[in-house]
Amino acid sequence: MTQVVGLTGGIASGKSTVSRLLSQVGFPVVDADLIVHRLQQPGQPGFERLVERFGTTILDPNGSLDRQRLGQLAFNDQTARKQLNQVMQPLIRDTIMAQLAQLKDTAVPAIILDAPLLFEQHYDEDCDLIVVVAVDEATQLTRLMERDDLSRPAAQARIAAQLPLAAKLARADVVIDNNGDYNHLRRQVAQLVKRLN
Ligand SMILES: CC(C)(COP(=O)(O)OP(=O)(O)OC[C@H]1O[C@@H](n2cnc3c(N)ncnc32)[C@H](O)[C@@H]1O)[C@@H](O)C(=O)NCCC(=O)NCCS
Ligand SMILES: Nc1ncnc2c1ncn2[C@@H]1O[C@H](COP(=O)(O)OP(=O)(O)OP(=O)(O)O)[C@@H](O)[C@H]1O
Repeated sequence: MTQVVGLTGGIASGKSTVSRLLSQVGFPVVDADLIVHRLQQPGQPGFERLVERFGTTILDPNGSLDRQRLGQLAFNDQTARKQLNQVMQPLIRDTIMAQLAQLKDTAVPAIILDAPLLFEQHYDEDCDLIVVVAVDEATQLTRLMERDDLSRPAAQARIAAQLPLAAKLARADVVIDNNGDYNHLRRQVAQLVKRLN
């Protein structure tokens, strides 16, 4: 039977890095962030519904979604974030479920579901194994500020918009510690691969 492996963790914890390593050894990945980005392209349903809800101020001069602007709104105002989730989550859920169903028809031992809001949006209920990538808050903050070129308060606001790491760890079957270097991470992913095969 194909296992669905939920992969989650805080923002900039290293989920994409882990899912890339798993994809390289052949596991198919359902990537929630990628699904979101596709749904938010002009003409796609996410784009249309976001403009209906938030107006054209969330668009850039080319008429594309201004992700930075929407991010500023959503990560600094709980009501705006709720509205964003209300608009996007049903579309994200449908796409995730369709991709999982399609992949379950293939003979792979495991599918990776890489979803930052795995617990918040209850995708864990559809998973057979939960993997949480963990980093200390100081490391998370540094990596997030560097990767997304964010100020400290902006990065802190993004971290605060998610379930605390302790709550995620309490519900994990496997914890990957990503406080070390890439080799440390790769060794742990290799252990996980052994378990999944
Ligand atoms: C707010 C948006 C426009 C910011 O875009 P941006 O390109 O800056 O970030 P990106 O989409 O790459 O997301 C980066 C990370 O932010 C965090 N994040 C994204 N959305 C949310 C949210 N609604 N609540 C908490 N954290 C979130 C995640 O850790 C994610 O990996 C975008 O993230 C968005 O539309 N989010 C809503 C969709 C959603 O719920 N995504 C999670 C799927 S499980
Ligand atoms: N072990 C590591 N050592 C140093 N940098 C790392 C390590 N693991 C990940 N990074 C870096 O930290 C940043 C965050 O990693 P990544 O993008 O994989 O996180 P994520 O959990 O997928 O983030 P998001 O929630 O935003 O999707 C990236 O710039 C990545 O290159």
